[in-house]
Amino acid sequence: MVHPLLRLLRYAKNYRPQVWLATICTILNKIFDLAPSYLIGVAVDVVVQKENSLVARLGVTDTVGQLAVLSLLTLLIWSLESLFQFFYDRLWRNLAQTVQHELRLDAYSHLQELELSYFEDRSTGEMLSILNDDINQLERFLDSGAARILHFFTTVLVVGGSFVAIAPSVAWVAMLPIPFIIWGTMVIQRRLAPRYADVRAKAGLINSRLANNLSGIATIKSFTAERYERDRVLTESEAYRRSNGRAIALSAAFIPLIRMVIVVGFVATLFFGGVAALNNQITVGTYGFLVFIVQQLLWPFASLSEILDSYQRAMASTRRVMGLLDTPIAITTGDHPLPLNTVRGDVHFNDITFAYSDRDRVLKRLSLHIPPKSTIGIVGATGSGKSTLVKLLLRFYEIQHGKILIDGIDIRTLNLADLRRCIGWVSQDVFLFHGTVAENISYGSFSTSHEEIVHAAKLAEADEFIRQLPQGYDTIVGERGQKLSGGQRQRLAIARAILKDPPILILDEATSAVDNETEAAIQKSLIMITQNRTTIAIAHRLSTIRHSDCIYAMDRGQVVEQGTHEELLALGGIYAGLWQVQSGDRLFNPSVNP
Ligand SMILES: Nc1ncnc2c1ncn2[C@@H]1O[C@H](COP(=O)(O)OP(=O)(O)OP(=O)(O)O)[C@@H](O)[C@H]1O
Repeated sequence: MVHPLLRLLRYAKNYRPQVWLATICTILNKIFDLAPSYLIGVAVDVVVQKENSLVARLGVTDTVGQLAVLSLLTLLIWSLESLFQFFYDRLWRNLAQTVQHELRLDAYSHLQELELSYFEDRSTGEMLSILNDDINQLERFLDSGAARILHFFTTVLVVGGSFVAIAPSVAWVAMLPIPFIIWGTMVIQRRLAPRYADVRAKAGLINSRLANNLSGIATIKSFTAERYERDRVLTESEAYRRSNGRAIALSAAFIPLIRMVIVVGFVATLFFGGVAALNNQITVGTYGFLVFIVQQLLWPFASLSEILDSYQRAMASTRRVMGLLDTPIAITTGDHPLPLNTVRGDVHFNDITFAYSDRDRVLKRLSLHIPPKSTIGIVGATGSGKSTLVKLLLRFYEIQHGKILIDGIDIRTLNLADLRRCIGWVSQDVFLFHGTVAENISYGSFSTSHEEIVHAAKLAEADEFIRQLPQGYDTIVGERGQKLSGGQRQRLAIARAILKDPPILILDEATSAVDNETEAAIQKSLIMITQNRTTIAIAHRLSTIRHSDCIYAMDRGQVVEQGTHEELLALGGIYAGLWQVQSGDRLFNPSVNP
């Protein structure tokens, strides 16, 4: 198993020169950041040692001249520090953007390829949290985390190294607290990790509650359940607050505790360094420098916990994103092409059996043959498996037994995109995208002209109502099309399928929400539309499928009757019973015109 950090770095593999450049700039920035402390030591040395100072030994004997050299050097170093800060900051932040961009795109592309049951087993909130929260977490870490880690090691190596080089006798006291700080950090980290995990879990719960409530706002209002929902949000928000409180209690105590350990190192350096200076083992300048710099050595350890914290959280996020990327694609494409213009539209369900995962069988050894360009109707009790049947044709799920053939070819061997391209599916629950009416009609047929869109809308009996909308075809339909009525949404979906012009058309309760008059008008158009293609129409309202070439009545996953309208009436079975009930309706509702 490859470490998540390494997998993450693969996303930056095309940017290796930038990574190296950013690393070098970060290290140089830290070195220049530390340098002024050394210059202070050298300045004290100039004032105390005068002509015998370190700078004097380099050739500048005049003390004022020495100070001038030091001042110029400080200016230069300060400028270089700022310059490298600009470089590394820009480089790391751009790299963070690149990595998050590519990772998000990969994760989303992979997610789109996964089978429908993957989405049914998970909440939208859960998947969004991977695509958004986790990838943002990584972005934050890469933004500043890499630089912080490099700064930490540069400081420890440079300052620790110079301590040992300049005053080996005092170095050990300055470094005394380091093992304790590392040990303390590890202990606190271990205790903090589960508290942070709990915070994230609580945040997830409140997120899914809020998302759920926002989409169900009309139901909340109709049941006047506002107070009830407010209390539920309050409970979950309170749990989130308490969980965060537990994490804060520990993490807030950490820095003061580390400070106390650091002060031991500082005091020890002050004392033992002073003694060494008094005994002339080190110079006054060195002593001043050591006291000054000991904090620079020890302070980064205080932020070690923060660095580790953000590193661990970033790795947890990486694991989640990689987990998504590693999810195998269950429904893979076949390699048999199916060019759109060659499809005859012969559909054959051959002895198929299907069950949703962990459920009883929905379809049982069902066989059904639809000749090219014919129109069939499917009726049956709710839950009898009608929608499931057409979803199997689209290969949304894999059948457990039998075969589905299009023009004699097993759909499992067909190129998946070709297969879906040749089927127009008007589903039971229409989904419209946030956008204009025209955009929704041309969805999937992206390069169609406005005239073609209008023509499709006319055939779907949608043109008239669209023209009455405030901005006509440019009216925004709202999220999921919520600014339109159910019947209007259905007509846009029919127009969308007409525009796609597929050899096989599936109408699953496509006109269930429109009134009888509109339905009759759509039926007239449909006679024309379905002429040159294979059509599968599922309906509860029998008038919709009455004129089909063949009607199939389904019951508990099996076809129990088949024939034309007249044949089925003569049979006197389920269909005839349903027809009787619905035409009986006519006696009470004269507007029904089957
Ligand atoms: N995604 C799913 N996961 C698990 N079970 C499902 C799923 N979709 C449908 N089912 C179950 O499969 C059975 C058949 O559902 P299907 O939607 O095919 O029925 P239908 O005949 O189209 O019904 P309706 O007339 O109400 O639309 C039902 O018992 C339903 O509960």
